[in-house]
Amino acid sequence: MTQHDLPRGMVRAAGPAGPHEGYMPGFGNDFETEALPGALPQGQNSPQKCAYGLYAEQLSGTAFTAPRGQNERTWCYRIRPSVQHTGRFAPLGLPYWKTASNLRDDIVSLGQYRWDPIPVPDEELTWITGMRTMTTAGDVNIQVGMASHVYLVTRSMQDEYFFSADSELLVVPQEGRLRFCTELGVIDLEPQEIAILPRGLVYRVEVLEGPARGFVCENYGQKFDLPNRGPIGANCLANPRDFKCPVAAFEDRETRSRVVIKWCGRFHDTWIDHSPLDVVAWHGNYCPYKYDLRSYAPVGAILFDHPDPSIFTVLTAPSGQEGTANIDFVLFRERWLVAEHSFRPPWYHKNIMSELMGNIYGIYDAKPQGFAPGGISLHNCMLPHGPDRDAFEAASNAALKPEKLDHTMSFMFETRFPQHLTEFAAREAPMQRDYGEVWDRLEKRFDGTPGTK
Ligand SMILES: O=C(O)Cc1cc(O)ccc1O
Ligand SMILES: [Fe+2]
Repeated sequence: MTQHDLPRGMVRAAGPAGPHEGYMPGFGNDFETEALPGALPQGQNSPQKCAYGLYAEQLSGTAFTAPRGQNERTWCYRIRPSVQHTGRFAPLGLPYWKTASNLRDDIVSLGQYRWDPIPVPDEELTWITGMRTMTTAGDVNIQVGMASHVYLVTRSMQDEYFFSADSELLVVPQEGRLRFCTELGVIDLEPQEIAILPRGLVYRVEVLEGPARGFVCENYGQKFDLPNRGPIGANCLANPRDFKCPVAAFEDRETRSRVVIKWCGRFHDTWIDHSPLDVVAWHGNYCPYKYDLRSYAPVGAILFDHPDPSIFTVLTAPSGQEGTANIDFVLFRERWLVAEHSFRPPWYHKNIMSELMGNIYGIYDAKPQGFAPGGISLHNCMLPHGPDRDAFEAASNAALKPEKLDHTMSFMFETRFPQHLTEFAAREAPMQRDYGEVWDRLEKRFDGTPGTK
């Protein structure tokens, strides 16, 4: 992404060259960046008068008194303060973007569910109108839980901006390329990468290559963080330096613009006469970022047995109860399988956590059929699941040589809260009505005599 490729009129800070062009490396760092020389005050946050006539404004992502190490805020130096980026709010209906709690008596969220990829309709859909909620969990009003969505985007937002006061968004593209022009800089995103858009951050989404489809996890709770690695030590899994935060970029544009806000599950819009993406310089640790899933270094079984999938956690959003996440974002990417005398795919199980999976590309080993790229499955709290019959047969009889599990990338949004289907997921999305039958053909193998069958 060079200055030349940026939206017209946007000015961007000089950033690091090479692989980090346009981005600064590191997870949770205290960054500083300025798109005009001298725009960032040194030695203090609130000078009596800021350079270039800018306004100083703090964006607090955690309570002022959150413990150090969790405390996140960013100081912005902007052309206008945010109070001028919102006018009068008017309610706005967005029937497909749902928020917890969204309990419906007439939609029974019971059963193991799977959906074919949701086709991108032949109509103009933006990041806002193309969001389709599949499940909701918890309750936005007490800032716990999450929602899972599929986005179907065919058109760029023009003079239109969005922010969510409810949530941070984890974006997992599956098809197409998107550009997020945010208050704090520009992020370009393609399949096999993810982005995090923090709560309260204003942005516009452009289609670089469409149509674009992907998954979103909307986190109502505490922010995503890197998991503790425990005995794994200081390296592997997702390494901090592979996260990238954009350098400052701003536009000084006086055009009639619409700002859409999501607040406690309701949408509102407001009209202003300029672009709100007017932050010329900023410093702090509350910022959007992206991460290339191909840089994830999985650690796994090197002698026998299949470990719990938590070993593949990329990011975790704590719930307040140690080890029991509001959301774990878990990645199943290519890797070597070397376990001896073991059933290598995932085992059969029931889980107190609720598991929503999506396929980014390739084949998932526990479900060689029917879980296509773009597809989704939901194995809810305590609902049993595991390999389908063909996967079980193949893995039970395979010669256990080292084998590369190749051409595969799926993920899981795992939450401690039960996930409830939306009406869209139950009635409009291409649900596989016969999904439960994938386990029907598993034979009874027990005949009362010892020995493996
Ligand atoms: O396919 C699943 O259900 C996800 C999953 C993967 C795994 O390796 C172990 C347990 C598990 O829930
Ligand atoms: Fe599972």
